[in-house]
Amino acid sequence: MTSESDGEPSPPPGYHNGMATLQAIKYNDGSLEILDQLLLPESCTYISINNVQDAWSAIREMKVRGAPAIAIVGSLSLAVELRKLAAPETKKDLHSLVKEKLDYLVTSRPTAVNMQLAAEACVKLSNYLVDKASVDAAEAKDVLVKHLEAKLANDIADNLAIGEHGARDIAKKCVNKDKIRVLTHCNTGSLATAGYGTALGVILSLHKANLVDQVYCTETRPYNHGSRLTALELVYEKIPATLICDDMAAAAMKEFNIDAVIVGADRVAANGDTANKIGTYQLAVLAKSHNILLYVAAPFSSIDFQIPSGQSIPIEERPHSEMTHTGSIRTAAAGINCWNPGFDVTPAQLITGGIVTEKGVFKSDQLVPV
Ligand SMILES: CSC[C@@H](O)[C@@H](O)C(=O)COP(=O)(O)O
Repeated sequence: MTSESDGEPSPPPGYHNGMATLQAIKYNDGSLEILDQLLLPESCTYISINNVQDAWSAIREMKVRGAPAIAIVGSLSLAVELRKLAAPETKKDLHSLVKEKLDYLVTSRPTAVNMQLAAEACVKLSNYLVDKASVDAAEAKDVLVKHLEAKLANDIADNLAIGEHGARDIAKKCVNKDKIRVLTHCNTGSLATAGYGTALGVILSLHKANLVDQVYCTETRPYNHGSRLTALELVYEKIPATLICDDMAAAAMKEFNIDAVIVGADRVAANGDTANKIGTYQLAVLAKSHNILLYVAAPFSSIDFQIPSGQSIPIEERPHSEMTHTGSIRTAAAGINCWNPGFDVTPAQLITGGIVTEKGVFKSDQLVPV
């Protein structure tokens, strides 16, 4: 197996500016910047997010994407606005404003549940503050800002725990192997989160334990999250990895003795059915028929206990131009109809390895709200 240049792959300029990992979100005292992921891997460009409207647009256009990153950027954009807000007259005014902004952010993309759950938690806190007589409006604002800002550090801590739990479980189940071969889909690394990643975090933890033989990373058509983003992260982290097109997955499973497929999640239903990037379901079917373990790695904040099964998960339909064009160049025949769902649902029974969260690895029938 050779790298593109047959030599040591070198990351594009700008990537090693003292960053521990590729950093999707930069936040400091009310100033928020995101790495524009539409420009990767060619250019490493940060853009400012000055308010909720900026965040909504950046999320909708997929300048920032990945279920956890969407919720963090949405939450932080509200923190940015609240910090700039003059002291609110009343807590009720503050509550109405916060609720209105969060309701709006939830409409940015429908499938990932993390923004919705983050909004519900913040509204609940705001309600509690309205009722608490000893807290005035200015103090309530500060409490909400701190709550929203905590998302960044909490997500990294959760991801480190997900990485540990997942790597341990996989190593245990592959105990007769010196090194492990895994396949992953879409992008679930530091670019999709506050840092470290979920499914890619598990792979990173395996790599740090010197347990990775090879990672097979799918291109993830139509938007190429695998070849543009995951491949970049794998090269950056110096993890031995090979890019495959989506239609090579079955052949790769047969050819390369893959031990586990590890993917992320945009929403896990109460019964364990999991919505993730389109193509995950077909990988799950293939993994089952090749007797390969399938793991879903996601924070608890991706589990939606309010819906019983995957049937109720809303699936986003993306613009057809994502399929018909590569950049500005049309690659599909003009006039053809398109179907471009961004996600599909993998039935719980196909998740044979388990659902890896910061609280441990669960079988689908073991998921309970905590
Ligand atoms: C840790 S990210 C998990 C999922 O959000 C990821 O696998 C995925 O499907 C991303 O979809 P995207 O359309 O890029 O937001």
